[in-house]
Amino acid sequence: MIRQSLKFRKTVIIVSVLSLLIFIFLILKQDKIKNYELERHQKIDNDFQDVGYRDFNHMPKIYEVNMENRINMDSESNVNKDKEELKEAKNRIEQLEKKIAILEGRIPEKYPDVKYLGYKERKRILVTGGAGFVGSHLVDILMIQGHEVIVVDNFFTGRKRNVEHWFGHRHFEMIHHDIVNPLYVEADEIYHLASPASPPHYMQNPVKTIKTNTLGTINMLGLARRVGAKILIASTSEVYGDPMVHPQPESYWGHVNPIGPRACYDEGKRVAETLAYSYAKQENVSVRVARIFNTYGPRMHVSDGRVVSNFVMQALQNLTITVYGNGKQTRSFCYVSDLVDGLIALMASSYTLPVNLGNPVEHTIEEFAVIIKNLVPGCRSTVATGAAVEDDPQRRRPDITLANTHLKWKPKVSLEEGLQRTIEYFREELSRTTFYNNQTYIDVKVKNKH
Ligand SMILES: O=c1ccn([C@@H]2O[C@H](COP(=O)(O)OP(=O)(O)O[C@H]3OC[C@@H](O)[C@H](O)[C@H]3O)[C@@H](O)[C@H]2O)c(=O)[nH]1
Repeated sequence: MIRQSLKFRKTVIIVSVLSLLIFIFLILKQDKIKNYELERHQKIDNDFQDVGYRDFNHMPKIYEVNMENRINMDSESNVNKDKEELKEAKNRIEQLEKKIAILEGRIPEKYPDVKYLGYKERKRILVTGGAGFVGSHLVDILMIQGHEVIVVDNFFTGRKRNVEHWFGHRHFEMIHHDIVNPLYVEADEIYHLASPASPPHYMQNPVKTIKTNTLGTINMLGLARRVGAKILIASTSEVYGDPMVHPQPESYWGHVNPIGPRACYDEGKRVAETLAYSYAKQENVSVRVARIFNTYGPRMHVSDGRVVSNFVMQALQNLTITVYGNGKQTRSFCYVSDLVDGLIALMASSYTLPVNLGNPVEHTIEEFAVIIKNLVPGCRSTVATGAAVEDDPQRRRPDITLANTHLKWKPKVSLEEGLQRTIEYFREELSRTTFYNNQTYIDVKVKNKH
């Protein structure tokens, strides 16, 4: 009996101890689950922050769920839910990315259309002075033809604005460089146009003008020799000086004052031609020489200083049209698109001697002032004559027989049509900005001792 009572007591004690152990075990387990849940949610929060979800409007719902409720949820189903919501967030991001791509595709093409040329036809073409008046029009045509174009300019007279519509195009490259220093690029063709061309500009710094046309030309001819490129030198009708032969054929040697105010340009260009044919003879460089006559058109600077921009700006503002000298001197004006066609035709031709490019329709400067005045509706300007310009050529008209024969080239744009386009351009320029500090062309002329 006593034995049985002892056995019963022992059993009760063992059961009680076991129950106590189970109770303690259950409490500990509950704590562990709580800690695990807290850690897991902390980790999810961090992950969201890592992928930049802080400001994301459609924050996955798990972020908003009350912590306490979560703790009571079954941990395995929570993990699955988290995975699903992450997946949903990824899907949303993908959808947003697709929408952005569609919106980007809707932005209109910002470049003019360019032709597609195959690898063999496409050339890499360097244009020195490519941000200038003539250079930028040439760049437009070469780009539209599908070539790769490298513009080099020191922005002395050139402007980024003239070529900014090509910025970022994969065929276009722009180098801010002064060609008086050597340049190392690869090119198949070089159009060497860099030089100030307006008399007040080239006279402003005559030493620089000579350096550009001599050292700059040597550098470009050297580059052409190194890379085996064909090079076109932009020469000028000024190589004929104040001509004794009229109209001027390429065979005429000219009549230039070597120490006069225009000599830096006239003689600079004459040396450039001499250099071209010396490199052709001695180094076998393939050269073309264009003798460019008076050219006009949009993108001339309002303060360019040449006769077209001066007269048009004066007529548009009802200012006196200033004729230098008695106005009996003559010029022949070529619209810029015709000139560019001529330059491209010359580069493509096999003719290697100098070629005149200009419009043979000749007018006195006095007549020209009246033509412009009459093309600006309601113009109240008067035409005044003034002091003559030193060494101003008295007659100029190109003989374009060679261009016609070898390039099949002649100008297409009439003076009236070209001037109307130019007047429209200057009208827009005037409306864009007040002419800086109300400075007039006469001020520019006086400042530059033209
Ligand atoms: O306001 C003006 C400006 C110019 N002129 C006259 O108009 C004529 C043309 O003068 P521009 O300055 O336009 O040009 P120029 O013919 O003297 O020189 C030009 O020649 C050919 C190109 O190669 C060059 O771009 C440039 O040197 C000159 O007789 C000049 O004296 C005016 O009567 N009034």
